[in-house]
Amino acid sequence: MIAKVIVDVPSRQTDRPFDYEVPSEMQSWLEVGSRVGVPFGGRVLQGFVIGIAESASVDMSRIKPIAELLDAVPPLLPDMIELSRWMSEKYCCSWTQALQAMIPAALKGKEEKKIGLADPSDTGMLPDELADWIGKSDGLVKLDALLARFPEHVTAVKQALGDGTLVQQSSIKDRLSVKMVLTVFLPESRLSLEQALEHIPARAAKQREALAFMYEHGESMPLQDMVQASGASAASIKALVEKELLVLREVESGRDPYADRNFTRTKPLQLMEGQQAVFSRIAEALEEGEGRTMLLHGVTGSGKTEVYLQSIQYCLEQGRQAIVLVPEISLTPQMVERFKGRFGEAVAVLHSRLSSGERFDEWRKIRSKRAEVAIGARSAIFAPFERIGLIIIDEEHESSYKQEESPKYHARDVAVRRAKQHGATVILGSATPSMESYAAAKRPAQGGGAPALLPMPERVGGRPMPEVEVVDMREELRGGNRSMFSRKLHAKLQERLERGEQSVLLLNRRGYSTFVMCRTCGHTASCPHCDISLTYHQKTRVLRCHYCGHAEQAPKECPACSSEHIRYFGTGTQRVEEELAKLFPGIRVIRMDVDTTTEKHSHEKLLKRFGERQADVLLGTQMVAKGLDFPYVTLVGVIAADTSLHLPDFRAAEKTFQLLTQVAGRAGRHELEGEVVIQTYTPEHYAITTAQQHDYAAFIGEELRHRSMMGYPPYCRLVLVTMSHEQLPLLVSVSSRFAAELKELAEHEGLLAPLGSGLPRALEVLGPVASPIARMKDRYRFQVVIKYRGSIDASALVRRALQPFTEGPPQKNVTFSVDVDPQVIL
Ligand SMILES: Nc1ncnc2c1ncn2[C@@H]1O[C@H](COP(=O)(O)OP(=O)(O)OP(=O)(O)O)[C@@H](O)[C@H]1O
Ligand SMILES: [Zn+2]
Ligand SMILES: [Zn+2]
Repeated sequence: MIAKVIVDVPSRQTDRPFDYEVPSEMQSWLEVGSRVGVPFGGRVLQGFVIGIAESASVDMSRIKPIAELLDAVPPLLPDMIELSRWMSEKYCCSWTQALQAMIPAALKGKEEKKIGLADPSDTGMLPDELADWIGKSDGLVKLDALLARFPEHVTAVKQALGDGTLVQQSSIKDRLSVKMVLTVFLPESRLSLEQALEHIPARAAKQREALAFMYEHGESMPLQDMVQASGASAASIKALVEKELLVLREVESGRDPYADRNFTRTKPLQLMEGQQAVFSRIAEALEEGEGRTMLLHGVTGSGKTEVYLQSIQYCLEQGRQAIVLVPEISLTPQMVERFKGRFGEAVAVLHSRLSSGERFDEWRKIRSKRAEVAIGARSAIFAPFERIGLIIIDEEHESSYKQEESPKYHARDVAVRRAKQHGATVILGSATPSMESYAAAKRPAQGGGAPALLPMPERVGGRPMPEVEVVDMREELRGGNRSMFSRKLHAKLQERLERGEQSVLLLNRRGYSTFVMCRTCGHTASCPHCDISLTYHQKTRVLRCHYCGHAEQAPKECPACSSEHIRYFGTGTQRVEEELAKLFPGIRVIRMDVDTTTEKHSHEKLLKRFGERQADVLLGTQMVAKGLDFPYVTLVGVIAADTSLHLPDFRAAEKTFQLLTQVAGRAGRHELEGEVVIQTYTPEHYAITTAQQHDYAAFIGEELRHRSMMGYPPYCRLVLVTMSHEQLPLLVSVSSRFAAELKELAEHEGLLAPLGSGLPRALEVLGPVASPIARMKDRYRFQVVIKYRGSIDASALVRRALQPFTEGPPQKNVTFSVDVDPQVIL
């Protein structure tokens, strides 16, 4: 039996399966999806079995056996192997990278060298105590551990390694192992308690008690718990185990991060009319099981979550499993509570604020079929379920669904693909759908492939959308108000304080500067290794580079002109907090931004405090805009709506509209009515006027016009290839050759044509030009952008164009990075 193995080497030349022999003792265990350790270039590396064959494709005599099988249950399923193949092609990444993205970090094994006796019966000249110790450690020990324990035997060890008595072996060690707990069981074929007691002498009262306790408390219990609860001694339990009246075994323990929390169970709510209509269509799709994608466009507060919950219920009743993706940031306790409250233990939660051990345990709950619903951020799309019926992507417009490092996948596209494999239904939900999803949903269905549009235009219970006022900050300035609060926002905040209601204040941080500038000469502090300004961290008074981590003390005088008029622009939220304290003495503010949410669970704690009304104002960045549902919030204020409008990003207007709509949606979700104040310097911009009117359709119409004029998605698709190298001349020549190669290939296939040419298929190659961030970590950066329309496999084209640069003689280490459907082209 031969296994085809993708070995964990990140180089393009080795990105193909290699054949290995499967030793007979592994044959009944090894499956497609198994993780193995294999000899490769003199080392043992981790690999994944992607296929099994009867015979090899190369000369049998050159084939080596698999060194070890790393898990009893394969971490991946065959459909995921296929999915990883698709990912590597679509996103132009290596197959290994795609596979690695699918398993929890805890399973990313590292090579570990150990030594042991070549022949256990021959200890050669080794001192006995040393040989004994090796024997006790399962025959294999780490060299440094051995030397630490027997420093006096260094020479003997060296000699034994030299004459072959001791040999070195490699194996793969997981970053983290399963936690094992000694557990007491009742034996499988068991006597009745009376019969069992007959085997215990009357004077052994402790043993009798312990046994009776176990019979009373069921099948099994961790040893430690049992000792504590029954008062039995370890000795009496041991005696019972020796009599085979009890069994002691190590079992995996789950570190349930939610173990100490009680979730109140909830029942399905009576659906509102709008919810019911949408739910029926989802149920229909679930019945069909044809892998359809649907776009649920429901305004903020329309009750999307309840529709998700009941759809999941329906899916579980069909005997299938469900995956729910939410943006990391909105994976709050509130959100988790809603799912745990409905489905209890069947829910596994995967997010990055869990320790990697906790994540691993949640993942194993899924793999071992103890969980049927997985809720998590982006990577939860790889939850190892066998029969997926439903995939829900909440806030589908969020850019965090795109992974920014390789593999640069978009969870939405992976979801659609995975759903096809399983015949599962995909629901994309949002109050502000992305342009891509909306355009796709409106397109006439082609073979059922395009998503259907499910609208929920009204709030639950017919509650009104909050009234939105736009304040022109230029007018404020003209009126002599230099504060960052307009008179209107000031007055409304005051009102809330008097009435004991709560407010949410958003500072749009995108485009908000945290840098250092000299007011005399205009010098700004920038990174010596990257073409980018350094960011100022007020707490530590340090200037730091986001890209390479370079850090320096903030200067007291200008390094360029020695002036002392240096100005620090701290994080915007700190300044707003200070101003609030000045304007409203005694105001209780909770600030939520990158600085206050670094610690584990800090995000949740802050929200909990706000929910308990321990503060008047929740002030923060993007983090406060999403998913929150607090009944006493009656005012939402946006400090400066347009900081994000003028970024060199073709999605700037879309992102601004989404943010304003989302944050406005936090107000007046319950009995109390809500109001919103948006402060801006460009009140006439359509992203702001349409957000004010809660008019998604109007925004989309205007934005689509702009995109079509400028030739941006959804009118075309993009691939961004960034190249980098220390030497500029070399980079210029390699990037030009790459662009030429691309054009030639496209020309050859008759695809090269201007997008505006009206042809059904057209592709343009733009560049090479210097990237907007022209240097990073001392490497120059150039980019090529491919724009195309129509059914073109642009990824395949890029892969082919890359070949001469990655397979021939190495191009002096020019690094290529491919981003398919990039979120930004910076
Ligand atoms: N059928 C129903 N009957 C009564 N209350 C409901 C019903 N459906 C939802 N709700 C309540 O309405 C409120 C808003 O619902 P939900 O949070 O699901 O909205 P949403 O569409 O997800 O909004 P957002 O996009 O702003 O997060 C919640 O407090 C929820 O409990
Ligand atoms: Zn200066
Ligand atoms: Zn830098």
